[in-house]
Amino acid sequence: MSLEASQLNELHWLMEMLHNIDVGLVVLDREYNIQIWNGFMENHSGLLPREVKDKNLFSLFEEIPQDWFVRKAESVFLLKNKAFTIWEQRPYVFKFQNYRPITGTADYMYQNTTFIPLMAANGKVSHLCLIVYDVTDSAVHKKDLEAANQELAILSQTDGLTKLFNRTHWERCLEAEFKRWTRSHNPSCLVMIDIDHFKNINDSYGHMVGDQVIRHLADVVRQQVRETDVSGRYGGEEFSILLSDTTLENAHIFAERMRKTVEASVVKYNDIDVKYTISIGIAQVTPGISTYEAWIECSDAALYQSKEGGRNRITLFPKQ
Ligand SMILES: Nc1nc2c(ncn2[C@@H]2O[C@H](COP(=O)(O)OP(=O)(O)OP(=O)(O)O)[C@@H](O)[C@H]2O)c(=O)[nH]1
Repeated sequence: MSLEASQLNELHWLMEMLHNIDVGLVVLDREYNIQIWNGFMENHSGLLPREVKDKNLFSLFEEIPQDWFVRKAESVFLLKNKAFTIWEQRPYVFKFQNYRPITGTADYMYQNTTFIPLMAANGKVSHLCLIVYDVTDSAVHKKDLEAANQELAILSQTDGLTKLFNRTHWERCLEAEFKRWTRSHNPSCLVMIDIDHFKNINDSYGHMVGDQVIRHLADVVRQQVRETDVSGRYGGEEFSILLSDTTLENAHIFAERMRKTVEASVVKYNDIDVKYTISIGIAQVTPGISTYEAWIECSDAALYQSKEGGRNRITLFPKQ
């Protein structure tokens, strides 16, 4: 075999390999007309190389935002530098269906694309090569991981029984609110709620019924609070609500509505009907309170007075 023939062979093999490689290869001329279109592009677009040859990229693929693409490509032509676009910035350049069985959750193929300047013999960049990588697997896994992390973050802040904030997260919110208050001094109130004689409910009807009562109170709290209020399950049958930008007088109105709602409710569990009441302590933060823990102590003390005073009542701090 002559040298020329073997070189031709190598060239032929190279072309064959490029045609069959598992990444997309596209060559565009200065007018964005397609010159080369390999097997990957053919398989995913359903268009043969001869069908796209000399056709304008933007008329064939209307989903490609022309302004964006041209801006990127022109800098490659002019500066003779490579450019990239990754799926996090733009999920894909070519809107190809995703056929992968493992990552079947994605409708379209996620792509990373590299723009490479192709220099002619005269040193001018007259053509541009696009290399399109299918990154659907890693994109879907990354998105799944992010969603799982987000779910975990929510779970770590939430009480399982009531779906209100758990104590740790609620206290973190309270600490932030206390810091905010030290700057703004807007009125802010802390409401502590405890179910009366809850032990009796557990002892008389069992823990399942007790849990149902706790869930009921959580629902009442959810119905009554505003979006900006922060409610949590502070302990077993103790709930805490932070009412920011709320005066003691308004917090009292809010708590009284809640107390009455509970008093009028019947919790049903199978054929058991349970009535219950709640005691409430409310503390408005004042300059005498130097830490958020001290604020909790004030509302706890007010709650204790409601218990001592006969239950099913509200005590305010400072006294009115
Ligand atoms: N069912 C159920 N019971 C709980 C849960 N957490 C705490 N408890 C119970 O709540 C009861 C609280 O009782 P106490 O602190 O003695 O208070 P109480 O009976 O509510 O009486 P007062 O608060 O003084 O009105 C205890 O029996 C705990 O076992 C829970 O998640 N589910």
